[in-house]
Parts: sequence; C-alpha cells; structure tokens
Amino acid sequence: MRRKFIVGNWKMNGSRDSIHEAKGIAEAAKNYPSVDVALCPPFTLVAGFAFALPEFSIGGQDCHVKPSGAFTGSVSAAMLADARAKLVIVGHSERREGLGETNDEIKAKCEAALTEGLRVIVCVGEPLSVREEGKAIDYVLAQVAGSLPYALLKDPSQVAIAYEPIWAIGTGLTPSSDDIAAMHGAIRAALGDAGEVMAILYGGSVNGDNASEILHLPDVDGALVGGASLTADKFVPIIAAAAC
Ligand SMILES: O=C[C@H](O)COP(=O)(O)O
Repeated sequence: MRRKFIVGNWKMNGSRDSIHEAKGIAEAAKNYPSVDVALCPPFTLVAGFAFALPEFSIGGQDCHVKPSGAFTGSVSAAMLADARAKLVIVGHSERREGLGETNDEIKAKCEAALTEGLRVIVCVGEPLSVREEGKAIDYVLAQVAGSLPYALLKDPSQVAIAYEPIWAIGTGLTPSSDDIAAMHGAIRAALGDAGEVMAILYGGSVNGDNASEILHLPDVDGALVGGASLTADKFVPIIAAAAC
C-alpha cells in the first residue's frame, strides 16, 4: 500500500520569518503519521528550515545535473543533500514551459538527485490546447517516458510523479474527477511494475475544500500544492484530508 504524500511547493515565496509557518506545518503533520509531508521552499531557506526541523522533510525546487562547476546561479543535488534536503522537485511546468527545460535535462536532473540520495518528484502536465484537442494522456505519457531514468530506478519508491495540468496551476480550475482518475490510471499502467510503489501526485489548485475528493480518487497518492501550502492554516487541512 502506497502512503499518501503531500508536498508544498513554495515557489518564489517566503522569507526567514516563514520558519514560523514551516514549524506550524511540521508540528501539525505529527498528528497525521499515515501521511508523508514535505515542504520545498526557495533555495535560500532550504538549509535553515532543514536544520531547524531535522525530523521533517525539506526539499529543493530544482537541481543542476552536475555536482559542481562553473554554472552561475545554479544549485546542485549534492548541494541540496549537503543542506540536509531530503527531496527535490524537477521538471515543474514553470521551468519546462518558462525556461525551455527538456525531458532529457529533467531525466539527467533526476539521475543526479537519485545519486545524491534525494527523493525526486518529476512533474508532468499538459497545456490547455492539448487538453482541448483530446491528446492530454498521450502528451503526458510521452513526458513520463522521456523524463524518468529507468536505468536508475533500483527503488521506484524514491521517485514520485506529479501530474499538474498547466491550465490548473494557480487558476482555481481543476480537471473533473473522472479526468484526474483517467490520467493517473494511464500513468500507473504505463509505469508497469514500478507503478506498484511509485507515488502519483496531483497538482493544480488543490485547497482545503477540494483536497478530500481529489485525494480519494483512484491512483491519486497525494498532492503537490502551491499557493495553499504557504501557511499552516491552509496547508494542514489538506494533510488532514489525506489522512482520512
Ligand atoms: O507545484 C505546485 C503546483 O504548481 C500547483 O500550484 P497551485 O496549488 O498554486 O495551483
């Protein structure tokens, strides 16, 4: 049985003072031991949060493919591990679409992260035009096939897929329950044996009101939450919904 996994992606939000929210979330998460909870703040806060909350999972939002070198502005998986991060998000659509990241780059980042002992969340998701053309499942399965480092998948539980339809991110829109279940089922089937243990998360406008319905759909093992993860009062109800 796969454990529910709820991950907060703070994107480019938060300051050192936000440790109060992170502590509130980490403290409340102890009340839901059946749920794995993690927070991915901006790079500047990773080490501070991770050292302040050693029992809790703090992660990065991206990593470079190389461990070190002349790559101005980049942070490696080895650096995240050194900062006591336990996981990293790769391939978020804000990087795929916004910065032109390719499946090959995302696969290499995934390999780098696994090599450093980090759990990896690989994001996939279709733009609205693809959904409207009726090609969303084919599009997402191609991203899954192209982004996962199958050769390195000795322990598939170290990898999670986050299905995030781009048009649902930060918009208040979500796919129908049937559409979410159909996509997650298709991803599960495509993963073969690895799909037995690999978590498949849903992301895109998850909040305290819709979390329970989404998290109890077939093949939905958790959520990647943006805006509603920034404060304990909004994020904790989503963790609680995963526990029920
Ligand atoms: O990584 C998180 C997702 O992009 C979802 O963001 P959102 O919950 O603000 O829609």
